[in-house]
Amino acid sequence: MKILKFGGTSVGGAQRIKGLLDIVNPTERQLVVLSAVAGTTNALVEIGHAFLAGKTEEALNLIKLHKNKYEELIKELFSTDQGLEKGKNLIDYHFNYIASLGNEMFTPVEEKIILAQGELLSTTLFHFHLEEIDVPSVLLPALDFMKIDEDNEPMVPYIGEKLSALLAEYPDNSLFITQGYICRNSFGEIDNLRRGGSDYTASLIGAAIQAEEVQIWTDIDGMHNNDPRVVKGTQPIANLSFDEAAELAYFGAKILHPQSVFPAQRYNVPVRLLNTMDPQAAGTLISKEGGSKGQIRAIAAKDGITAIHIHSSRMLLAYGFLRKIFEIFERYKTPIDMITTSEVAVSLTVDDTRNLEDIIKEVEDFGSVHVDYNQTIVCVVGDFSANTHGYAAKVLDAIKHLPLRMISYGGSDYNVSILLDNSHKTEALRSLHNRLF
Ligand SMILES: Nc1ncnc2c1ncn2[C@@H]1O[C@H](COP(=O)(O)OP(=O)(O)O)[C@@H](O)[C@H]1O
Ligand SMILES: N[C@@H](CC(=O)OP(=O)(O)O)C(=O)O
Repeated sequence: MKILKFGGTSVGGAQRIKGLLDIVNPTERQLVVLSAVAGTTNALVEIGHAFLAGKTEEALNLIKLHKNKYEELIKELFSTDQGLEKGKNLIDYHFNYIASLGNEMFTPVEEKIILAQGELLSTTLFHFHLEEIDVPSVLLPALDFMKIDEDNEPMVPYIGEKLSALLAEYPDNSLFITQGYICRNSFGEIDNLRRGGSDYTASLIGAAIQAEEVQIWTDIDGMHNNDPRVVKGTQPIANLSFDEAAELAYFGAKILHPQSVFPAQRYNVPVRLLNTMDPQAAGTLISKEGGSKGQIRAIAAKDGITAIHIHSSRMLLAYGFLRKIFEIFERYKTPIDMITTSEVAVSLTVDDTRNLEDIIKEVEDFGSVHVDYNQTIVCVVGDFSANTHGYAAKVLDAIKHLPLRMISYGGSDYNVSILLDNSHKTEALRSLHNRLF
């Protein structure tokens, strides 16, 4: 079975939803994972924030505004009165439900229920469209099989068991549809896999049922060798290894959710990045064999980074110092991205700042602490193994005119990471591109 994931832009309007059938083959056993219609999740985030802040009037206005967009969409999507009626009832149901959640009992639990409505809407609209044109399909509720544990880690074997049992109920069907992004947590509540999480859903499903291939259909012809939103003349990369793709996704290549490579890699399921607007384009194939020796492959950047510098003479010739520091971050469930050390100081970076104040208070027991906000990690991915030489020098030479905050080399064979102030990001990406490609 193949897993085909379509992102928000690929279901961004009635014509796009109808156009999915140019790519999806209803006679081949396929599971289609859909994101919410482009712009919907952002709108739901805004509605949730307004409710949380007690701004009910503002939330209800946003709901009305967004419902209007869906009313326009269904007029174009359905051609029969019956289809239109079903579409109308569907959007009435979801938007009334969203509005009904906004009362004084509104908590982050209700907020997550609101966030889930986008994918529930897009998948049901596609299913109704297929029904209208007599193409058989089965809508599988992701909330019946996608589950995360108390550490927010996906429960892959559970997902595999549940989903396989559901699929087995329909031996004669070939086309299945489910929601990306949404899941249940360990309390059984509706939750999600964080923003952009539909890619992660597709890869988790691919891993859980040992799919033949996972296809991520988006609005660009594969992983480019630099961020096309910042740098002109970027090129798609035909093949990547799982490790290379994971570094790029983690360090900011927005085309892929940061965690989405790991399950596919673990269960060795190839992932293809393809373009809905140009289905014939080769795209990028991410696989075990996809790496390339002796080359620099791509550049990516991750914004919103905070650097914490800890200076302590207690570190000098001491053992166990780093463990004590790491334990603080572990207690606050805050992952560390980059780390550099000297004999008396350690610098590390985080992107999750929810517990930063508490973390800093505890770290201050070990030495003096300095924090730099609004930093960016620029990551160059390629063959940086010990038997290549000159690449790291080339990277540093390209950005020698910029002030660098941290450099990380040697942690993996595939990556050199540089931390700099966000104001230098564009120049760093362009300059590296000119020098390296
Ligand atoms: N290295 C890169 N290669 C390709 N696309 C990238 C890269 N870095 C950022 N992007 C951006 O990612 C976008 C696709 O991701 P996303 O918007 O999440 O798609 P979708 O809505 O289909 O999930 C592209 O339009 C492109 O601008
Ligand atoms: N709709 C969710 C999940 C998602 O993956 O969207 P997209 O595939 O459009 O990036 C979001 O906006 O975060």
